[in-house]
Amino acid sequence: MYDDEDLEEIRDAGQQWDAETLEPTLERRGERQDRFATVSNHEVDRLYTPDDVGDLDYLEDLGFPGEEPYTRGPYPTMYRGRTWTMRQFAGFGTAEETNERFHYLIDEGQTGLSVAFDMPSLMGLDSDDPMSEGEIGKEGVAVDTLRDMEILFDGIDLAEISTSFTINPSAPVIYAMYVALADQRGVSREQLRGTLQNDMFKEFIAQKEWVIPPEPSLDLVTDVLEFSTAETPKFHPISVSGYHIREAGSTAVQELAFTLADGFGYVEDAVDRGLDVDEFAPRLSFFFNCHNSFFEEIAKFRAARRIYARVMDDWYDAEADESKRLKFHTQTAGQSLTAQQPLNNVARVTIQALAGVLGGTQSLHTNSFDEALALPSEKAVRVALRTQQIIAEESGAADIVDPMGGSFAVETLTNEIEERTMRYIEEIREMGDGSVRDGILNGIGDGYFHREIQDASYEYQERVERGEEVVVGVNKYTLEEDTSPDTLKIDETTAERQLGRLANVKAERDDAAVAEALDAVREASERGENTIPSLVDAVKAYATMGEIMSVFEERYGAYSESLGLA
Ligand SMILES: C[C@H](C(=O)O)C(=O)SCCNC(=O)CCNC(=O)[C@H](O)C(C)(C)COP(=O)(O)OP(=O)(O)OC[C@H]1O[C@@H](n2cnc3c(N)ncnc32)[C@H](O)[C@@H]1OP(=O)(O)O
Repeated sequence: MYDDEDLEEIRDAGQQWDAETLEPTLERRGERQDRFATVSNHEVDRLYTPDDVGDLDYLEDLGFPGEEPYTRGPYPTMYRGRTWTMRQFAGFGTAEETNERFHYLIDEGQTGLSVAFDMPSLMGLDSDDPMSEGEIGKEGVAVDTLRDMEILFDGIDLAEISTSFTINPSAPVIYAMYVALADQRGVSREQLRGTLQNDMFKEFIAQKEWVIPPEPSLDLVTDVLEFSTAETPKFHPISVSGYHIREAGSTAVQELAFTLADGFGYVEDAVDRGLDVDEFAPRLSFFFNCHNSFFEEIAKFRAARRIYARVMDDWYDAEADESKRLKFHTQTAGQSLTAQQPLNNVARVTIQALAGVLGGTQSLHTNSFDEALALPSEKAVRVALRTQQIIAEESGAADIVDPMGGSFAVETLTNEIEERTMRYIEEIREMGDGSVRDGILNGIGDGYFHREIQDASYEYQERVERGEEVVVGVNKYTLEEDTSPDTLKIDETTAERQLGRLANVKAERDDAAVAEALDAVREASERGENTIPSLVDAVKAYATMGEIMSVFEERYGAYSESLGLA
């Protein structure tokens, strides 16, 4: 961005500043620390100047927003056109309670919905499964059959609001229920807007929720992708997620590298199935964490868009602009919340959310201050939503597109993150002999991802214990007094009510139709056909989540992790 002569002049002036201004200051008063680093332990310099970004080519590396390589944002007007979607992740108890919370959030100004499911639903189990005992409706809403979805979305216009479903091994069943619900309500499938997490690579890498082994799990992911591209073109069939990789203790670069690699793995799998990259890629979506290191996080989001545009173009021959335009959801870092002095979390969340916005997120969840203690109370979730509204409507952060663009520091960090991320992605590709998908499958099999993340996490914990990472209220500025807020209590009758509803559905439905529908799922799977049409029929017959998932488990067996130790 500067010519050689300008850079030479700046470099000379910099050396002079070093000798005449900086050195005497350092002699009089040193700095607070010998070394300054981000929360990912990436060392940062004291000062960045044009010399650090001397190689940056404005048009090639940054460009204009809404144009390749999208470093400055996916849309030309960004939040001046439309602010990001405010999408609080919510779910607890039965469908009634969660539906009530959804209406509350919409009334308070939330602009998208996001469903949190309970552990049995996430694992494809019914509430009446013995393994579900004690877990029904505890960490999210319980969904056993289409009946629960009917109640969950009562009074909500499916054509109007977009909904995100955070669910993975059993994602195809929930997706089938959503499609069935739209059919039932006469909402055209083309109008359905939303996102299914459906990211099994990330499960095997970090979150560790699975039912069947990686390869058939991947087949189901791609079944949803294929069906959704044809039938629900406004829906995002996969939310390729780095959030949980980061929560498991990865660095920012690992989060970005493993997530983007996962995305490329899905692209390769779909292309292998014969799908056209420009048909399905526009609806791929991403999901990142936003941690405490403000500038590193902004740089991470900008680097994500640039890498994605370049790789989709170079490796996968994507041609449509939308296939190269990375869009993402952000959630503030749950792992950074503290149970001690929980109101301090409001400040952390504000900083993280602001970084997400300055990084150009499309959708945002701000954590509630009480989330280190319990599911969010109504009061805490309102503060979290108000935090987004204050950023959007009071701070001015939404009024300038990519306001951090051109910052010497942020551009340097963006370059560094891009370079280090690409090194990882290339390594994964080599692990698969040129295939990112195979590299991921091999890496899952031999525990590569687990080791990489564990090492980073261990190192971080050591830094916290040595006091090199300050956690306010935990290893500095601690208090003896009890600062616990009132937290949400889950109604003790939840399990009973959910079990009652499931028993009623089972008593009322046509058992022969259910058996026939489950056979059709089995046959579609055995014939290697896309399983989603049969899943939609099965959920319409009120087959349960557990009954459907058992078909796949019987066919493929349950997976257990070896971490390469076998
Ligand atoms: C931790 C927790 C757990 O596991 O426990 C979790 O995982 S929670 C995980 C929770 N996950 C999530 O909540 C995932 C959320 N994901 C999403 O919402 C999506 O996948 C997303 C990231 C692509 C965002 O989609 P969105 O619909 O909210 O937002 P979009 O940016 O696509 O905007 C909606 C429409 O407005 C248009 N639009 C937006 N802004 C502009 C603008 N400035 N100019 C022109 N058009 C614009 C878009 O093109 C789009 O239209 P059109 O659609 O027509 O193109």
